[in-house]
Amino acid sequence: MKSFEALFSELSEKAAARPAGSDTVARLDAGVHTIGKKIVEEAAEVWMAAEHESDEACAEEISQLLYHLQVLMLAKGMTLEDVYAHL
Ligand SMILES: N=c1c2ncn([C@@H]3O[C@H](COP(=O)(O)OP(=O)(O)OP(=O)(O)O)[C@@H](O)[C@H]3O)c2ncn1[C@@H]1O[C@H](COP(=O)(O)O)[C@@H](O)[C@H]1O
Repeated sequence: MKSFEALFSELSEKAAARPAGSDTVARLDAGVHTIGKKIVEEAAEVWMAAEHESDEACAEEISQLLYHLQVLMLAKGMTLEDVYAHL
């Protein structure tokens, strides 16, 4: 189990260190357009899971959406505070 902040810290380290085999690095290299398409896809999967699947399945889809949103934040050079300022 990871908090939103802990995941962002981990992904930030991945973005800096660029370890081989990192899915995050590959997604960052793919660029904002590709990341954006994935966010749309994952958001739809959250919606479908919320209407038609278990709470557990929905929670997993939400986690994946949060991950891809964090990848976009990193691709844009955003910090947690940049987003928290608007909550
Ligand atoms: N939380 C996640 C996470 N959620 C989703 N994903 C990615 O999103 C994919 C799931 O999306 P889909 O269900 O759409 O599966 P898919 O369509 O086959 O995936 P695509 O290749 O098409 O995007 C997974 O296969 C992962 O590639 C994640 N990848 C990584 N993390 C976390 O990020 C950390 C760093 O990961 P790496 O950068 O790969 O080391 C990990 O320790 C995890 O905690």
